[in-house]
Amino acid sequence: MDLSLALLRRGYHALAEERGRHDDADTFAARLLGRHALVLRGADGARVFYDTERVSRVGSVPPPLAGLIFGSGAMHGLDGREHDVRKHLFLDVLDDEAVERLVAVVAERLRDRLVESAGREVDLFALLVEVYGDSVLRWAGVPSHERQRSSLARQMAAIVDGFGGSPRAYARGWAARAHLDRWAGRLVAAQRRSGRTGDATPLARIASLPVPARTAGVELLNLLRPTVAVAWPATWAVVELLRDADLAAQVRGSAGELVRRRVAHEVRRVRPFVPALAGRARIAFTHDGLSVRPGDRLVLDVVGTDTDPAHWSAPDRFDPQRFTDAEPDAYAFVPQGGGCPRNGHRCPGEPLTVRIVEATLEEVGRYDLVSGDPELPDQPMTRMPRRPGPTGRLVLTAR
Ligand code: HEM
Repeated sequence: MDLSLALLRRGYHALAEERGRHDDADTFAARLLGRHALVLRGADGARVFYDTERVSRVGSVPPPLAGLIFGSGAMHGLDGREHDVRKHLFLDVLDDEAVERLVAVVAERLRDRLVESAGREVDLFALLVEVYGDSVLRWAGVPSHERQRSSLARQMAAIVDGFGGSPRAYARGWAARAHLDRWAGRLVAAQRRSGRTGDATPLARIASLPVPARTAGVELLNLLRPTVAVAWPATWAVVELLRDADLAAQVRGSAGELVRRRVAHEVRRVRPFVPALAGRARIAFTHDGLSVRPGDRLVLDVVGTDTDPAHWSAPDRFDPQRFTDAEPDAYAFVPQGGGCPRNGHRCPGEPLTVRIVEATLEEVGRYDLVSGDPELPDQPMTRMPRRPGPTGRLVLTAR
């Protein structure tokens, strides 16, 4: 079966099942979108995948998916200098100081919303979508009012929710994409017309990219939308507190800082978001005894790498302690891509993601948590991106 179909039908399990048919080999040959493909797992596979001499991203993700999730013409599908100009701007816009400013906005907004919600049932995921959306829009300097920010945040979440093969979610995602692309393109055009060239907001800096307004709008959304997407790992992280009272106690207060970081890593490892990443061979080469020709597809098995038994002991167990002595390895841990963000496609928003999850655990950790329906099941492994069940009706009580 073509891997695209397997992924749509079997979700996060798809590549493990295909690998099972190849004696659990780290590398195996398959077909993706009608072409020969190599599926790569583990740190060695990730090193190949992130070798820009051998692997290109141009045309690696088909437009029906790339257009929805990244937007048309986004940096995700670019190589070389064109990619690097945009990527370096993103890394500058998301430098440590800017990340801390945004995290402070998130923490303050979240604190207010949790105070308002205490004692009542809340849908934590929906609340986080609104809080992160509101915060990132204000931080980015996007002129807007509060109700508009809530609506924009929900539309950004709809785009993210649409990538995984649920036909209804996919249609909702495209409706949101069409609307948000127009909105962001107009915003960039207005920013350019304003002539405020000294303006240093993230909006102004992205508007200054030497690309058409619509493309700059797409990249602006690539800053805003994935910040809203942090609601997925953050909700999973809170579920771990709900399911483990000892862990809930450990993440509290200043003493919990290191534990919060470890939970932020572990939750991204075992609660996958992206199942796989795709590239195309630039040149002919051989890896693990299997060959590719130029144009063939390369698939990095993200789930398989993050749970590769060669690197992780008891890989399926949620165990934040595994990060006690070291930060994750750049190639063995790839929930947001691997290698070096400056020279490749690794996610530039990874430090921000970690900090937002940490801040969320700190704020939510001020409360005792009870699920209004502890039996609410997690979404199945075929549903991408997958969400947990019991936070749908969460009651928070001040401690
Ligand atoms: C739920 C949290 C997030 C997840 C799971 C995630 C995951 C990823 C993955 C898997 C990639 C592709 C890596 C590759 O192609 O090699 C990526 C790229 C990217 N991410 Fe994230 N990300 C998240 C949050 C963020 C945030 C918060 C931002 C920005 C504020 C961001 C901006 C980007 C951009 C611009 C790229 C394209 C990088 C490039 O092509 O060079 N992401 N992300």
